[in-house]
Amino acid sequence: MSIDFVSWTLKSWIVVATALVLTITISQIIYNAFFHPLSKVPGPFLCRISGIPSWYYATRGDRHIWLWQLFQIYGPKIRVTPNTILFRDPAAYRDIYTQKANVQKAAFYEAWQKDKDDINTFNTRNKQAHSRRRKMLNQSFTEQSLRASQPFLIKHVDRWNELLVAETGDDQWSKPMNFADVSDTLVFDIMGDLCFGTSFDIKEREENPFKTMPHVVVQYMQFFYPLTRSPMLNLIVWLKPRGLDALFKSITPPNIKSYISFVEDCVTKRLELYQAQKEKTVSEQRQDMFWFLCDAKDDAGDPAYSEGELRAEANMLIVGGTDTTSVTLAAVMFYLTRDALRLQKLVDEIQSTFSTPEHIAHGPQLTSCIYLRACIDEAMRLSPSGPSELPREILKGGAIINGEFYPQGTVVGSSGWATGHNDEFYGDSEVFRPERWIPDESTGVTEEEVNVLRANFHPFAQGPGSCPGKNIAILELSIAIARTLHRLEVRKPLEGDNSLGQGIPTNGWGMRNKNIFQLQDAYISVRNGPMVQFKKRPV
Ligand code: HEM
Repeated sequence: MSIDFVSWTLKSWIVVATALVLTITISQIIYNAFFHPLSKVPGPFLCRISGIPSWYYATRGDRHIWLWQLFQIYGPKIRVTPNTILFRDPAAYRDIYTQKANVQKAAFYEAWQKDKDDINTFNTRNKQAHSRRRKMLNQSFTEQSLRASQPFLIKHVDRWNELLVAETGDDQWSKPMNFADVSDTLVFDIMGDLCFGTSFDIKEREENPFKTMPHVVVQYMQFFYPLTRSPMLNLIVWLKPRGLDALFKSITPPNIKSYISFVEDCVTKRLELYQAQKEKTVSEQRQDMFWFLCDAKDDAGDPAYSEGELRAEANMLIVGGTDTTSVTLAAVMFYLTRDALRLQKLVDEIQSTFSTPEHIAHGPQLTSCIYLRACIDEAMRLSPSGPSELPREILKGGAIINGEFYPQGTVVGSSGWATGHNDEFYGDSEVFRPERWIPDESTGVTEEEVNVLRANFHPFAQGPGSCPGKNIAILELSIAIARTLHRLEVRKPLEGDNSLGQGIPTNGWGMRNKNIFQLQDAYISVRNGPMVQFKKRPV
């Protein structure tokens, strides 16, 4: 009898609990769809009631294409989760990302924190705290640090050029290579040298455990990215210091663990070297980016960073500075190897500006290579290094975006891929046309037109969270492209499968164009290809 009573009670509880969950869920759905302050913003019904579609596309890696499709269907403003509104409009971009915008980085950024000690400029959300950190970080990104970085850049680019044709006779083409891998080797070696004082030497022929490092970083990003776009993000962020971080640590794959401990060792050694060289004159010390971090001061004139913070900032720099630069380099090569006339135009500019590759360096001559810069910009427009939105959360008091009010807590942003592939804005958005960035009577492009384009083009973002590494990235890309093309011819292989990286006609809507370098979204842009070959130019 008592057993019956207990089981009856249990059944009743299950029924009551199920009814309660259903009622809450249905009420939430009805509220999100019809009564939520954002309910009037257009978007698919499923996105208006739940964050699951956004998370689903993040797990697939084509979230940026999905967002582009939504803009095509719903217009310049879309609701992609109950609480997230994205815009494809220059004025909205200014309202969201500039200094005076009443926003801070969204919870997305906190989710990237490895553990409670892993606090750096990138993952700091609080507006004032981020601004303090950014002020200290900016001391590592001055004209002086740019000039100090140049010898490291040149050393690696020159060695990389040698290796591209190391096994090739003077008038022979190298064997076909996947340029996504090849460009990774260059940028990782450069950033290792700049941030940790050690070149990883992954571009060298000899076997080396760090050769897999670029892939490990991509795996790490692909593993965590769906979590950062998850409908449970707030819960995940809350659970992180309450056991979730420890759980993630325990299930971290061994190759990622060995990468983390390698980086720890490098920073320890680099710190020892910094201390050991302190008595020397500044010019005798190793002036890499780590040196500038160590040398940075806070407002009181004391060292800006503790040892733990130095580790976190150095780690951030290697992720921030590698994939971004590498995808741009690969995109430039993709578009140029499919466009012989524009490739030749660029080679002519470089060779007429510099008599030898060794003269290519930071300065007015390099800045005068406007076609080179236009090729880089056009590649970043078509294949951006961050294809989805950089989410910002509206603070107390709300914000006006494009003349409309949005309440506190709304997450807003603008997607790089959808903006760059906006035909209404560019007219021929799917065409690689560097000329669009250069005012010139012969092409009919006016200064006003270029100004309008520039106001809608933010590959390095804008405002408080914009990229501090912009100048070094542009210098690195310019030196790498210019020295390589001065020395070497490049082409798409004539035989075999040379389609790697391009769109495929049988793919989904937005991924079919074979003239567009396709990417996968993992917050960073994951890429494969293009296949290329190099040949030494006759001296
Ligand atoms: C073509 C190359 C690059 C591109 C397109 C690029 C783009 C960007 C973008 C769009 C952001 C904003 C990210 C966000 O808010 O979520 C960013 C932030 C950042 N970038 Fe870059 N970046 C490049 C290279 C570099 C390099 C070479 C470094 C360092 C040496 C670097 C360091 C950083 C850092 C530290 C941040 C975080 C800034 C903050 O939160 O205040 N980037 N970058």
